[in-house]
Amino acid sequence: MNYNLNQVNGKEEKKSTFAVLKKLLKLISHERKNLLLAFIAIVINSALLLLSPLIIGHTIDNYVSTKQFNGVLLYSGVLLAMYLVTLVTGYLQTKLMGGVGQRTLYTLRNAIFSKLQELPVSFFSQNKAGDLISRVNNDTDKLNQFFSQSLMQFLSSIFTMLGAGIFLLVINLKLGAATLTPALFILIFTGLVSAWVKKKNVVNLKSVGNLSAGIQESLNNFKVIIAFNRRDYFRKRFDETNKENYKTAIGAGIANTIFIPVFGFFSSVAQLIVLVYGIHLISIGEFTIGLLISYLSYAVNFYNPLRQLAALWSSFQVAMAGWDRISQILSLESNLRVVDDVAQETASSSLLTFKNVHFSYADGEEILHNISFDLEKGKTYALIGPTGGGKTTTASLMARLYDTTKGTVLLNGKDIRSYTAEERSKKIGFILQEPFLFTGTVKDNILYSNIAYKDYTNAQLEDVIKAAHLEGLLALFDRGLETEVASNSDNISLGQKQLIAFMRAVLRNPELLILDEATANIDTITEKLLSDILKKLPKETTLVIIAHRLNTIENADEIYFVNSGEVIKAGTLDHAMNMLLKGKRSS
Ligand SMILES: Nc1ncnc2c1ncn2[C@@H]1O[C@H](COP(=O)(O)OP(=O)(O)OP(=O)(O)O)[C@@H](O)[C@H]1O
Repeated sequence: MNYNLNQVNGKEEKKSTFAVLKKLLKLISHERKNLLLAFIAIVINSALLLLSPLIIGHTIDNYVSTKQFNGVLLYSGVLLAMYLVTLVTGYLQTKLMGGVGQRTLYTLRNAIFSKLQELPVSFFSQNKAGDLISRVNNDTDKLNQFFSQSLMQFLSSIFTMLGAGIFLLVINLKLGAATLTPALFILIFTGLVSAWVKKKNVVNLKSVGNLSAGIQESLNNFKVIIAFNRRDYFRKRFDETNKENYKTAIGAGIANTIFIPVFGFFSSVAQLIVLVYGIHLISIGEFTIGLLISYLSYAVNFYNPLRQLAALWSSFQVAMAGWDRISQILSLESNLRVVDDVAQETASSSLLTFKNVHFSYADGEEILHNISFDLEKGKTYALIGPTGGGKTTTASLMARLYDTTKGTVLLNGKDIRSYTAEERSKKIGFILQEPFLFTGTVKDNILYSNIAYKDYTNAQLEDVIKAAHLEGLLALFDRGLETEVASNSDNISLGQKQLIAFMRAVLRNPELLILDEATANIDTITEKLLSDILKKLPKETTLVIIAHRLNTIENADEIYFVNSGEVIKAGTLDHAMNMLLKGKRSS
């Protein structure tokens, strides 16, 4: 399955603005109460704003022209009270929607993060971490900005506009129609350029993702960069990505602001129409000065929100572009779905079986061709072979990090795909070539995902560690269980990381324990310690050891030689050594 988000993007079908808006609103549908309150605040706000020109016109025609200043004072007081109410409703609107925006941001980030946790290994090998981080951090924030700042302004502008439009038409149909005509041009213009604006924003967000991926790559590899003195190379690469981002940001900036002058121009034209046509109507006695002043206010009340809508429309386009990138992740399904298998777990001596397995990575050549073998319970197997021969790939299929392209892997006689991830991880322990530790203590790390000992005190846990014969390894850490480790730091060595990963896997007491070069960075004395621990594992535990150093596999019951897409029995250790030295295949 193709998990490359940048390729998926190219093939994505076009969605209408309305469909996207509907989806966006669905996201905040659980905020109904707050949305309703904010909506009421908007309606009150807009209604008061719309009433005020009418009151001003009425005051001018009935009290100013007849010099009845009591009336002027009274209506001024009414207007002041109305303005104070709009102050409160405006504040409420901002407060409520700010909360909605932040909660949406929180929910979305959680949803994406959980989705990322569900996705298979192939997703991560096909996408850059920096780009994913940018989607979780940056793109979700674009949506937050839209919800917290723009959505209610958007609605409020539309209400005010609609109300003002109705007043314009009701007061004088002909003048109203003339005033609203420029709005038609604005509508046509917006319809024409919206898709282009969104595209510019998508390209920009993508380049922000690339920038973030570039930074992440250089930070992760800073030692290699310094050791090889390749700062210039990374600086150049960063400069190119940064330049690209700069160009796309300028493009998006132009696209996002293009509405503003166009909207401004048409709203000025509308005001001109009101003035010229209104004065003409006054001159023929069909209109009053008070009405013209109210009319101008309504025209302003119609076109000002429209001008705001121009800015809000860009914010909406940016949010839609962000949403596109977010929903790409949310709509992905793990290809490691649990399938039905009616077969029962069998009590046979086989723990794991490869049945005519073929495998290739996404868009790659076939790495394993028609592989069949059987791993028996309680036996130790070694996988040897030249670099790039396919050992890690074979082990990854045993732990279902990937699914086969063809053929089946059976665990206890049942399709390995029919076990849930939880069941599978209980049965299989995998110590990877590059163990990953979380920031915390040794204890946190060895208890990772091991609920059985979750609430154990240090003393209880030390007893469990002793029972598993791991106390010798724990003693290698200065502060024992409380030794601090950091995921990305050098406060412990690679060998020590492997030891922690080893303890983590052994304590889970798996039926199948896979060690992929798990002792490559460990001194010979500690390696002997590990080998003694492995000998004391429960006798039903099946061990698969991948190692380049042949002394680590001398106790294996069976040695498999993995090369050129084949997995074949290598016979004795001497024979295996010969095969490895000659790099040739044997039967
Ligand atoms: N994630 C991946 N995507 C695409 N190809 C991959 C991936 N991982 C490994 N390969 C390719 O699969 C082949 C087998 O790699 P694998 O890691 O299984 O070999 P190995 O025998 O474990 O090597 P080593 O001894 O160096 O660990 C190699 O040609 C490698 O380039």
